[in-house]
Amino acid sequence: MKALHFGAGNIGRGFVGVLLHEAGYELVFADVAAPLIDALNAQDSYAVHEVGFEARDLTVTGFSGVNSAADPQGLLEQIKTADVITTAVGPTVLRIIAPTLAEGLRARAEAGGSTVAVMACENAINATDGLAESIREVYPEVDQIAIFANTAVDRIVPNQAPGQGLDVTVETYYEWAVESPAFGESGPEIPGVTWVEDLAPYITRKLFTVNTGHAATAYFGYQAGISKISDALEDSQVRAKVEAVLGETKALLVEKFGFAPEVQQAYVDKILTRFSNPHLPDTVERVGRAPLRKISHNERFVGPAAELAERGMDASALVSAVGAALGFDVADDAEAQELQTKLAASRGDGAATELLVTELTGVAADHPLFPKLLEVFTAV
Ligand SMILES: NC(=O)c1ccc[n+]([C@@H]2O[C@H](COP(=O)([O-])OP(=O)(O)OC[C@H]3O[C@@H](n4cnc5c(N)ncnc54)[C@H](O)[C@@H]3O)[C@@H](O)[C@H]2O)c1
Ligand SMILES: O=P(O)(O)OC[C@@H](O)[C@@H](O)[C@H](O)[C@H](O)CO
Repeated sequence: MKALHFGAGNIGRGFVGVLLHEAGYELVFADVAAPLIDALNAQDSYAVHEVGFEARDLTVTGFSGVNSAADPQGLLEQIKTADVITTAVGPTVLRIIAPTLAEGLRARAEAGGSTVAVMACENAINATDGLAESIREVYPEVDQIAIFANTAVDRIVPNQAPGQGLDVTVETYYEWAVESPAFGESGPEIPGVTWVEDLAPYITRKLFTVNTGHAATAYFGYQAGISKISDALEDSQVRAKVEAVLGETKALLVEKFGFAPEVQQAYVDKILTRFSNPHLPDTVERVGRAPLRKISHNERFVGPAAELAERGMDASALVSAVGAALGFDVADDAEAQELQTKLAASRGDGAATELLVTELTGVAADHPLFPKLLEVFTAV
């Protein structure tokens, strides 16, 4: 059995690759980073170091790499012959890999190949559906050869220290939930996967708790001049702001999905403990990366805040987190720089600021959340 995984980065090597390896798959990583692909083809194994409670050291073997930028033909062959295709490239990159996947899946169908499972493992609601839509734009008949299933992946994998090679440091906790109905009785056998009938409550709860809380910690921590995530939560003021944000998403999740309040609170408490793991070298810069994506519609702040506002419920802590995100000015983060340029261009111009709120958050001027967002955009 062979798994083709796009994105040999933190979560690719440190989580999805691990579970696929443990399930008995030969792994082929596709990536555009040539040094990474060279290392994957030069080495027989890499280590996954867990840090935290009941940590283990694991070894991943049986892998190779294909350079998806430099070797399109090699990649096509892998798409034709893989038993499972997964991605962890970032939600905005899915559109970029879709045409190649379309071409490979068309070639697979024409060669009489069997259907293949395609699962996007990204931090976004219905990421696989989005990928499938992009593939259908190029190859409308793709559903005859591919089964698409949405997933939610949860494991904190920080950026790795320079000089660590392919080895990855990860937290012990993990969850990979996959929506099962698309597969009927014959889904891929991956023992580490939790199969669920309806992914919506899982991915929404994960994104609006883990990722909302994480991003809030990053932006409030950055604002306080703190660089490590676990240190940010040691700061009582940052912690209070993060807890307020998670109190608001808890209220929404309880209302919308009927989670028991004490169950959601236990989930929140566990997550704050995970963020506070002092052995995890995670930074506000990684967790806050790509702020334009993070303040966009349906994402971890504006998604729950808009729904709360529509229900007449409080979203002021979430809006403050958006305000903190607007101050995220990290020099080597392209989205942070684009955000700063846009803010500078509209500063002092009320009409331009109103347009910018809608452009960046997708919230229209007549939405109940709009006035609060306008306040934080005007204040920067
Ligand atoms: N790191 C985590 O803790 C974590 C946890 C859960 C989910 N995720 C999600 O997983 C995805 C990846 O995150 P990450 O932390 O591993 O990021 P990362 O930057 O470490 O890895 C992404 C990899 O994708 C590669 N890539 C970029 N463009 C590509 C392309 N066109 N074709 C093939 N490969 C390409 C990059 O070279 C990189 O190696 C994101 O959606 C993220 O939200 C991350
Ligand atoms: O990957 P992003 O940029 O969407 O979010 C940054 C972190 O919050 C994220 O990578 C978490 O570590 C992960 O989602 C934990 O499961």
